[in-house]
Amino acid sequence: MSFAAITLEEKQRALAELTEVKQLFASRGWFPGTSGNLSVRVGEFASDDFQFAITASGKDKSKSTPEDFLFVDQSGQPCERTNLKPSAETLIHCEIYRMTGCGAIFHVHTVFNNIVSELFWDRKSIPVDGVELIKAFNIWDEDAQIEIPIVSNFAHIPSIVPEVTDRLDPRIPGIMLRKHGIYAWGANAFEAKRHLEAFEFLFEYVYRWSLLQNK
Ligand SMILES: CSCCC(=O)C(=O)COP(=O)(O)O
Ligand SMILES: [Zn+2]
Repeated sequence: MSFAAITLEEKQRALAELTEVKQLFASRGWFPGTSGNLSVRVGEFASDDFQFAITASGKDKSKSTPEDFLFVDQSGQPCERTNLKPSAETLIHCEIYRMTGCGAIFHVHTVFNNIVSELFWDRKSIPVDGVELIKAFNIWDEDAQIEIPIVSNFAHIPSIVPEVTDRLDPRIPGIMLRKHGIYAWGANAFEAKRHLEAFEFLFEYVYRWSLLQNK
């Protein structure tokens, strides 16, 4: 257990990273209808002062305002008095941090991720076979085959958490919520972004490939 204090600099760096990623993803249309949420951890994973900065709930994520993010503790409670509400999906972030010890988590809703989650719902995972971009997950096997887990979606977010706990695969830095969106994570914001971009590429590839197969 470490008790190194979180510095103001560390918090500012987390907010700057989130601001940059939020703008980039918004420019790609990855936050339709206020959907999506982003977080970056500050403080050591195993320490008592672990916190993360997360997007405030229900905001237009294509806009930048001073009220875009707030800091919450490892149970998802705001660290300071604030009128802002953390993302409605904060508990999913808490669980992914707890399970993986990662440094950043990004969640987006896209048409491709929603379609493939339904296409492969019977299987409960999205298969990807031998595509080069699997290497973005640091999986370097020749012709690697991976399965991206899909879990049930519920309006009541705490009901989603146990299945995330159960299905999270330590080799795969992401989990798909059925007809909802992808959660991708990494050791830091740079890695979480790389993983999210790779997932979105692979979902589009799987979708288009399935159309060609059914011709
Ligand atoms: C309008 S999309 C429904 C909520 C959701 O799935 C999402 O990702 C955004 O919720 P938040 O509370 O983080 O704004
Ligand atoms: Zn969502």
